[in-house]
Amino acid sequence: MRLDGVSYRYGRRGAWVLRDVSVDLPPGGTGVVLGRNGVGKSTLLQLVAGVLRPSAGEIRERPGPVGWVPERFPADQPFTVHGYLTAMARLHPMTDPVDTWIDRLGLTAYRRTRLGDLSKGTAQKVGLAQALIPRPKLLVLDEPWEGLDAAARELVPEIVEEVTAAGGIVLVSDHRGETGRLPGAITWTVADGTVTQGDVAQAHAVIEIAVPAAEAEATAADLRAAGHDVIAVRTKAVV
Ligand SMILES: Nc1ncnc2c1ncn2[C@@H]1O[C@H](COP(=O)(O)OP(=O)(O)OP(=O)(O)O)[C@@H](O)[C@H]1O
Repeated sequence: MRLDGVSYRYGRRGAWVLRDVSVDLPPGGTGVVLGRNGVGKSTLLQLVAGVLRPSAGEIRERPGPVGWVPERFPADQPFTVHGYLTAMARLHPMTDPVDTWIDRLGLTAYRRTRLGDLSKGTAQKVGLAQALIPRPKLLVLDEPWEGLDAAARELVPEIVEEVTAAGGIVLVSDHRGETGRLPGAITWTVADGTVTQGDVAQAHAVIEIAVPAAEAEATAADLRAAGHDVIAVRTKAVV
């Protein structure tokens, strides 16, 4: 899949959010979109997913079906979890059984719950399920770790691996530095309207350290300032 000179602005007179972006991802590739808040990561993901159309330029060889998980799943819809996912599945010719993903994402207890009554994290899981049921060949995840519980967070790298192993492409945005969990990912760094493509990220090692609880935040800040990815800060000792 290739973005060829893609530019985007909201509205005809809006400021350009992205200008002349040319990047690509091979079949089976994973891309991680990095950048500060508000630089245009979500806009880039929506262009790739086909939710937005470029103001200029083109996206070529976009595989399908596309699974799109927005930053916030819009839960204000009059369906139960099972009813919504079943309706979504009907829109696609080839799908996994709805219950496969309901079970895998830990949604079984919420099958009959209305979307509007779900917590944010549980609604995010429904967002993931609707994107995965059509067996996407392009999976676009906007901040997928946000709001998910520990068990579901562990599932994200597994799902990415499954989609790419089947030759699909995955694009993920990440402002929390969880990238280390996606070995082999290509980086797209967004800044000042441009996107810089990085090489395949080096293999990462994970070092677990224990510090006095009162120093946890300061230590994490120091590590980030030194350019490291802080994956998690746990205040309950599990050592
Ligand atoms: N629907 C919209 N209409 C007008 N401007 C928008 C719209 N959505 C986003 N923008 C603007 O486009 C720019 C990029 O926003 P975008 O949401 O893509 O950034 P982001 O990097 O994903 O930010 P965050 O990390 O906070 O989600 C921002 O200046 C934002 O205000």
